[in-house]
Amino acid sequence: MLLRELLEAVDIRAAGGNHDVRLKGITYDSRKVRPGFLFVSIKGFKSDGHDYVGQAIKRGAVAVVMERELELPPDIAWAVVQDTRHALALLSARFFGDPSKQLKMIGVTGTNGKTTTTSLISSILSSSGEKVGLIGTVHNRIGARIIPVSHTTPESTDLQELLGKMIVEGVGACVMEVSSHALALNRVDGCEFDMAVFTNLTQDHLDFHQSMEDYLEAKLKLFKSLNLPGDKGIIKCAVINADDPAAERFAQAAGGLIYTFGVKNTADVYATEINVNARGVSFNIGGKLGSCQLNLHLTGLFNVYNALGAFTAAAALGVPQEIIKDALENVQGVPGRFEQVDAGQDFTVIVDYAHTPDGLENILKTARQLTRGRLITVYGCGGDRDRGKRPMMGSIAAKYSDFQIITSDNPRTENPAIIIQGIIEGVLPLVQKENYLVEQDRRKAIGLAISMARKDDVVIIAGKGHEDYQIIGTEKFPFDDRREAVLAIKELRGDKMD
Ligand SMILES: CC(=O)N[C@H]1[C@@H](OP(=O)(O)OP(=O)(O)OC[C@H]2O[C@@H](n3ccc(=O)[nH]c3=O)[C@H](O)[C@@H]2O)O[C@H](CO)[C@@H](O)[C@@H]1O[C@H](C)C(=O)N[C@@H](C)C(=O)N[C@H](CCC(=O)O)C(=O)O
Ligand SMILES: Nc1ncnc2c1ncn2[C@@H]1O[C@H](COP(=O)(O)OP(=O)(O)OP(=O)(O)O)[C@@H](O)[C@H]1O
Ligand SMILES: N[C@H](CCC[C@H](N)C(=O)O)C(=O)O
Ligand SMILES: [Mg+2]
Repeated sequence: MLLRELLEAVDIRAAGGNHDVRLKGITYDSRKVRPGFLFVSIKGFKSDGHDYVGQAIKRGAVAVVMERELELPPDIAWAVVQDTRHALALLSARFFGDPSKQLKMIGVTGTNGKTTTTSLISSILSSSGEKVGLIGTVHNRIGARIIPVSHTTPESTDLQELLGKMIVEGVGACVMEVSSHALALNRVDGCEFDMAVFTNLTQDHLDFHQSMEDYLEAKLKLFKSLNLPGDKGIIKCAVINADDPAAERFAQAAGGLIYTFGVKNTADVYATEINVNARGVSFNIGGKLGSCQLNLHLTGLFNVYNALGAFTAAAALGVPQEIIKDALENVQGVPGRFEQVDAGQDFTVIVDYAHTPDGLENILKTARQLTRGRLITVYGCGGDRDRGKRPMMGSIAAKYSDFQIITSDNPRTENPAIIIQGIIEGVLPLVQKENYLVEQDRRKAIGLAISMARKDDVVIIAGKGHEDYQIIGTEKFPFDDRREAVLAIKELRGDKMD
């Protein structure tokens, strides 16, 4: 594609050089530049892409888009735009052929439940005969082909390239998690969404967003985008959790049709007769979009919400009810979400990704309902992330657990002892010292919990779910809670046999 054609996608403030140059690619990272590429320089939080323009040119960039005019060699074409993150998204969409305009695009946002809800919607749409693309925290998927990920929502260029591949591989619908970071940092600006799903809004990411209002505003962007005209012939639709206090804000922001779902407040789609058990949860769905009885293999009231969101989305897209029911009932689990670890032990071990106060409260409440013995919780909090979550998670763990082992999550560049101190501030007012212990080493912490557990106890290992690494400093070390739990159980059995 010629630079001239590509630049039609954005408003240009100043420009120079030969715009008839043919582009071979586009990137925001000088290290990924190859000969013939356009480099878009972004002023980031850690560094400034404008400082890497020289390196990009050395690696073969033929054109540069920037926010401030830099002096460049005469053979380099250039353009200045107001906001390079926004421009990057629009340029990337155009470069990869505006793939979101050819796909049924379903975006799911909210603090918790995005991975679970997208996974459920994807299963339903696959069962209805559609080839589905999935984008999210655990992995991206094109049909059955799994692609590893580094972010929940990819940077705009990577996202548009991936959507382009989906088109080539015959995907009809793409279900994606849309994180608040992605919305705030313009990663999805080049996407045309047909449906937006809101799961819930509770405290997280206040290291990044200035306030809860700012966090909410980021999420509203997805719903506001439904007001833009579309040319796919699909009626745009918003699916909103009516039980969340922010529901009305989402409804006000949204364009197109609106369907609400819920358990407590009046909603278009609702659940009754909810029965949570160790193997799952059964309930009836009723309301505007049909009714059915469901036996879900995922447990907890929170998964009733995830299933209601998925049911509403799929029914609004016109998927027949019997297909939705079968598909939801066939889902055996989502990796790292309330995942049971079974190595033949006589107590229950559950690995879960709860890393927010609300997530932790939901799983501990559920586990409490199902525990005949003691509830032992192993958890920590991520470093370089919202510090306000730490004491909140501490008090929640204290409220529901019989015993807590406070450990490291991904400490990143923070001192693990300081993170743990933050958690303990919430624990101390609620429990005696003999009811918790601190073990910074997560492997040892898991081992301790396993060695402590007796018949009928439940051990919850929270925070890292599907993650197969631990980030200490800036390095990633292989680490998987599920594997560690199995090893600890086996080691203990070996000890007993000796
Ligand atoms: C806060 C945040 O999201 N930051 C993202 C942002 O980084 P940044 O703008 O600070 O980038 P930077 O490192 O300052 O660099 C600025 C620019 O210079 C470029 N550069 C830099 C070095 C170099 O040698 N050459 C070069 O060209 C970089 O490519 C970049 O374009 O843009 C980068 C490029 O896309 C992202 O990798 C980075 O994600 C960081 C690593 C991150 O951890 N993000 C997390 C918090 C995140 O996005 N999480 C959400 C999920 C959250 C949830 O829902 O739980 C997600 O969607 O994954
Ligand atoms: N609907 C829900 N409401 C509250 N908590 C939930 C809900 N669904 C899941 N959880 C809890 O939150 C954790 C994360 O769930 P999930 O991965 O589906 O959410 P997510 O929004 O994708 O999270 P992330 O933003 O980190 O990717 C689960 O492991 C569970 O503890
Ligand atoms: N996407 C979330 C994941 C958190 C997972 C948890 N294990 C942690 O490291 O805090 C984040 O980056 O905040
Ligand atoms: Mg997720």
